[in-house]
Amino acid sequence: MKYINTDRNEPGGPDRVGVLITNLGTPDAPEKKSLRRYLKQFLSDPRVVEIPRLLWWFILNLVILNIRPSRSAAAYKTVWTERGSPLMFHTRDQAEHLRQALGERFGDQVIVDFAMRYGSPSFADVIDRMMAEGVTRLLVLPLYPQYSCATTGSTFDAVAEEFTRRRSVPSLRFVSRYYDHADYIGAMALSIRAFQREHGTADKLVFSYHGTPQRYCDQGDPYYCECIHTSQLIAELLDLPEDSYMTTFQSRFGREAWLQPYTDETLKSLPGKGVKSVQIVCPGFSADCLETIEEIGEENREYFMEAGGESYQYIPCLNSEPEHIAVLAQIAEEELQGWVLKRLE
Ligand SMILES: C=CC1=C(C)c2cc3[nH]c(cc4nc(cc5[nH]c(cc1n2)c(C)c5CCC(=O)O)C(CCC(=O)O)=C4C)c(C)c3C=C
Ligand SMILES: [Fe+2]
Ligand SMILES: [Fe+2]
Repeated sequence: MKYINTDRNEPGGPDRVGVLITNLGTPDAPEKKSLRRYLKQFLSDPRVVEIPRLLWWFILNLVILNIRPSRSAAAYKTVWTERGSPLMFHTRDQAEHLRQALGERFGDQVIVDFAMRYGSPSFADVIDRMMAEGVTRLLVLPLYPQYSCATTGSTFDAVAEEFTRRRSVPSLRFVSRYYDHADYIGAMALSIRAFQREHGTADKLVFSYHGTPQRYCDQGDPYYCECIHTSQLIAELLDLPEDSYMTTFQSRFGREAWLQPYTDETLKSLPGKGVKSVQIVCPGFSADCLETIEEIGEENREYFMEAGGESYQYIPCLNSEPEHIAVLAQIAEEELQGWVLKRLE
């Protein structure tokens, strides 16, 4: 059979709305073998590494997959918990809390699940399950506030690909971005303010976002502009003077130029310019993960302190904080307009 049939399409059967939250994905274990499998799938995605396929095949298989898996496994070991990878358990918690929040608003018309773009739970398995539960209308909410071709674009490709091989295609809605949603900006500002109430302020507040190659931006990816705009919106709400905050880009990979200024170089240079204390926050990450806990929480702390810094504080991501779940529930409710009926109070 050319097309697979996973939906429950008997007459009078359930007719549900599915809300699928997604994130990047993470290795199954902090071990070389799992890292190799994860990195191979992730870095083979042409949306992530946009260079000629044949050339990249050789670089990836002959160089990167022989070096990076053990290095990355060591880094993942430092953040691994009893509940597994932080990105995994935070995303699972977000799905659980969102299920509860949307259940209160819409009852069992709406089902909520989560899937990972790379690794597991895979889009194929979760979409199978949702279709089998009677989903005829599907809202996909990638947990990337800012759109990038490498993340949101790739998520769209993977969802679309799932339905190219299915007989029944649901009505589909897809959230491309929410960086300027008032509730997201409000939750970020509130989280920074709550942190500062407890710990005081610093000479500089640094907004650090995951980088991408500068080339993607030159070719039209809106990601850079959306990151700059996010920082401005949060700063406006917090009433921050222009010289009290800055935006930087982290997690550079490979030799070509990535979005600048780089987080690590900035933190190495700030103490020499008289900035002795920093607070750093990562609004592009909806959950704490390797890139925030290890790279921002540990590695960059060392750079700053070794360069003469005196105080370095990392402000955690929104994770499954109630304010974040309220943001996601609000976005979902807005996107579900016309698909669901709100329960009477
Ligand atoms: C090679 C190119 C990469 C691009 C482009 C890229 C863009 C990008 N990534 C995120 C979010 C995350 N990335 C994470 C890890 C990670 N990213 C890359 C490479 C690129 N990312 C690698 C190789 C890795 C794996 C770790 C390592 O080996 O260094 C994560 C964390 C995952 C986890 O398990 O904790 C996130 C989240 C965004 C938002 C983005 C572009 C906007
Ligand atoms: Fe990344
Ligand atoms: Fe990193």
